[in-house]
Amino acid sequence: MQSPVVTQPPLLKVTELCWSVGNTTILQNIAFAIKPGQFVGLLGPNGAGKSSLLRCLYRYSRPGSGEVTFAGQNIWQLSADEYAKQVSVVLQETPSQFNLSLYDVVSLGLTPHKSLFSSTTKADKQIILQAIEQVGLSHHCKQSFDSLSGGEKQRALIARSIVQGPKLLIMDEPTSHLDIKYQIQLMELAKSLNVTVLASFHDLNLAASMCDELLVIKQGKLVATGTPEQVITEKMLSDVFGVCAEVSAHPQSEQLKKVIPRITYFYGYQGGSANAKK
Ligand SMILES: Nc1ncnc2c1ncn2[C@@H]1O[C@H](COP(=O)(O)OP(=O)(O)OP(=O)(O)O)[C@@H](O)[C@H]1O
Repeated sequence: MQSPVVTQPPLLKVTELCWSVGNTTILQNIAFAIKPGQFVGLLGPNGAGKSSLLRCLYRYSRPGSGEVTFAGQNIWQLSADEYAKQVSVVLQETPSQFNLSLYDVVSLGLTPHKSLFSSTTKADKQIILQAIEQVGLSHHCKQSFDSLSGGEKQRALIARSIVQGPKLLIMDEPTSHLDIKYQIQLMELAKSLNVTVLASFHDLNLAASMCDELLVIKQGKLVATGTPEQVITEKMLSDVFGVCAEVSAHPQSEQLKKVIPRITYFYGYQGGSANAKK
């Protein structure tokens, strides 16, 4: 007997989301769903609306219309603490942490789980130190957060997310200030956490190699969704990003048993026509 196909309910579902500032529409009818365990990349040119969309998902901005549900519940019906226990956010710009040490910043991940006057237990300390070790920053524990390098700061924020123990990790261009080694390391670290991840990227090759699914937005509209192989095409790169490029298979595709698109950009072509190089 054939077993029935069980479709996994989405962890995050966005339905017909619109968001405007005054009379200007920034996001238009955005709809997608993310299943538990997926690593999803959000792509789009400058000003396309990536940060605006992510802000609607981590409850910083309230959509003008449409709905965002997390595990079936409208996110605006959950308390801020309830949502923070389940969804963690890492942003590209880190506001000053007013001389808090790295340890203190990572310990803030416990805040949604604690009542106002409860103190940090031995078990909590263990969790914090373990997370700091996991991101390779044990020897910086007492250093002030503000004095860490950009890459160390981003890793510290991932440690804070580990402590928070979210089901969903939202990252808005977390690698934008990092050198290539740290970019790869940070994304591999996020992947190793086994939580659902939604991250915006500017490096399309990095997104293609890390993500299970990609979402592409252009001028506030979702214009492509699917696996990297489905989404990263010469036509999409030309239509959405205005660049001329060739897409081939990454040499590790065979070894990793999945097609990882690899983009080679061509220079000196205005308008990004996919045929310009031919
Ligand atoms: N609070 C706001 N007030 C006015 N305009 C805004 C506001 N927030 C976003 N915008 C506009 O919305 C558009 C999308 O911005 P957003 O920051 O979401 O884009 P993005 O895709 O993240 O861009 P980038 O890749 O450059 O970071 C931009 O034109 C921006 O100027």
